Order: sequence, then structure tokens, then C-alpha cells
Amino acid sequence: MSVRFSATVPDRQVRVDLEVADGETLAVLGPNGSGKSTVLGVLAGLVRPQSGRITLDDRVLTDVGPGAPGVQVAPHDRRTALLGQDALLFPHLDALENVAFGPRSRGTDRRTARADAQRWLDELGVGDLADRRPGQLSGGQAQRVAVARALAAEPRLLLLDEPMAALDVAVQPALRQVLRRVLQERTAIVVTHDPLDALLLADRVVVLEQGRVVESGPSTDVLARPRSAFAGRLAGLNLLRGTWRDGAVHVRDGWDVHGRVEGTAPEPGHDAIAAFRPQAVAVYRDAARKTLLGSPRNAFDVRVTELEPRADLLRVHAGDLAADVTVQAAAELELVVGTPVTFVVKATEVALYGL
Ligand SMILES: Nc1ncnc2c1ncn2[C@@H]1O[C@H](COP(=O)(O)OP(=O)(O)OP(=O)(O)O)[C@@H](O)[C@H]1O
Repeated sequence: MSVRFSATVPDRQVRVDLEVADGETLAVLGPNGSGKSTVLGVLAGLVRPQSGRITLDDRVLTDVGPGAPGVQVAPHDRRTALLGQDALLFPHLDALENVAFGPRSRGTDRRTARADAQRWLDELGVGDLADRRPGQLSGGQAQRVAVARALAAEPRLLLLDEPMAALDVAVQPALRQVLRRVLQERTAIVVTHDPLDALLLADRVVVLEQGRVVESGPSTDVLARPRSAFAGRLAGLNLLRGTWRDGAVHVRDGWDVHGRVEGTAPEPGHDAIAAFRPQAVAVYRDAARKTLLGSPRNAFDVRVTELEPRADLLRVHAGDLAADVTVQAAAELELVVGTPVTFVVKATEVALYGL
């Protein structure tokens, strides 16, 4: 286990235990004020817990509280790197100097530090912006430089606090793809509000509510079959797993899911996943109606397995799939458990990813 974390911060009502395996990315989800940033702050050494013990690669970073030796390694000595919503680059330094700053201050010679910094900028797709100052970068570009700067410090644990929250929706997919590459094989914790980030960036998810871990497990399980109230509200995503074939996710015979490919298209025959929200699914009794539809759609012939009231909607479950319909529509469709129906979802509402 790379990270073992146990900490209590009473004035923030936080009491959390968690572990991260070597090379694993853990997503931390939870409502506002549930303690996500506090956990990152404690890991980074910025918040001192009242009691707690943290080890990273068996090195003790924090060991405080009654009877503990009172170890609290300083933030710059922990081999953790924390990246927030805002890039927080030094405004008077260009991108290259920003990235080279950490290695320089640790004693790396100027030429090596600059060469390494250029490599990291190249790796993050912003190598040609090396001589720009932060004021001349877009939000997405600045965030890439910030990731390069974090990685140049060669952290053993990368901490990302909503790294895409401050960016335009339009530039999020590209950064998400960069982060996916960066996080592969790296030990990291990502705080996010977006279930797709949890799915795509993380191997495992923990859900915090009121400073406690209320749920944890593999990302796909937690998001498709959430048990906690928060994960349920956030996720409940329809996730269909299959192999990539002819530009679609082949789940089984007759179930080829079309959608928009997020990031690079998967290799034929490789594992892939299709994700769409229950709100995007229309439910029909008469399967023939789907042939009347204009834009490309996916149709799944299924049987209702459960009807779950949710606020002013009804969630119609059919095995692993779910659709949200209004109560009125459900009544008109005369839905009961066992009713054969067709779930229809537009291809534009389906996100496809290679795994
Ligand atoms: N600097 C601080 N000093 C004292 N209390 C704080 C501080 N920062 C946060 N808190 C409190 O600690 C609790 C946990 O907050 P935290 O920021 O860790 O939650 P979060 O899950 O990251 O929330 P969000 O999603 O809104 O960022 C909250 O009750 C919050 O009000």
C-alpha cells in the first residue's frame, strides 16, 4: 500500500481513513463541505489533524495525537504535489521557468532543470508555449502548465482538487485526456464533482458525507450501483461495457452502442465503455416507434425490473439500465415490473471511452 491515511480534524467534523495502492488513482466524491479538500490538505501537510497517522511508501509524514511522537513533515518535504482549480502560476515567470522553479530550488542545475521543464511541457502538449507568461495563457493551457510543474517535482503522490472545475466545458475533454495519461501508473487522489471524471480518471472511488467515508469501491461499481444518497444523486449513470468494434461499443449481439468518442478512439477489440445519464433515455412501449426517429439513436429492448420514485420523477430500472420519466409518462405507458419496453437514447447523449 502506497498511502495509508487516518486523520481526525474535529473543527471540520472530519474523521477519515483511506488507503491508496501503489500506482492507483482514487477519486474522492462528496457534497459541498463533506471534507474532501480537508483530506487533501492534511495529506499535503497544509492542515494539521488533531490526531492522525499518514504514511507514504512506508515513510511517516504525519503522526500526531495523544501518545503519538508528534511527527509533521513540512509540505515541501512530503513528496506530495497539490493542484487546485486554479493554476496559481508565478505571474512574473514564463511557463518554462514556472515548471523549472521546483527542481531549481531543490538544487538542480539551471540547464538540466530547463531541459526537464521543456520535456514536461511537451508531455502535456504545451511545449510551444514555454516562453509565455501566465497572463498570456488560456485557463486550460495554464492548467496544463500547472500539471507539468507539479510533475516536475517528481511527487510520489499527486493530489488534484477539482482540476477541471474552473475550465470551460469545451476544453475539459482535452485536459481530461491528458490527465488520464498522466495518472496512469501514478499514485494519485482526485477530488471531483463529476462522475465521469471519477469513472475515467480513477480506479476506485470513496464517497464522503459529513466528514466520513460512506461508500467505497471500484469506480464503475459505485457509479453504476451507488449505495449512498450522494453517489446516487450524482451518478446512477448507465454504463455499458463491451469491446470496441466498427466505431461502437459492442456489448452483446444486437447491442452496439453508438455515441461520441471522448478522447482517442479505442483500438478495435479493446475494452470500451458507453456512459449516458438516465435523464437522456426515452422510454417507449411500442418498439416500432424507434424507426420513426430522425437523428442516430440507440434502442435497447428491455423489461422493467423496478420502478423507483425520485423527487418528481420515476426512475425506470431495467436490469443494469435506468431511465428517468415523469410520473405522468409512466402512468401513460402503464409501466409495471415485467413490462417490455424500449429504451431509446440519442447517440449525441452517449459518451464512449476506451478503457
Ligand atoms: N480553512 C478552514 N477553516 C475552518 N473550517 C474550514 C476551513 N475550510 C473548510 N472548513 C470547514 O470544514 C468542513 C469541510 O470542508 P472542505 O472544504 O474540506 O469540504 P469539501 O468537501 O472540499 O467541500 P467543497 O466541495 O465545497 O469544496 C466544512 O464544514 C467547512 O466549512
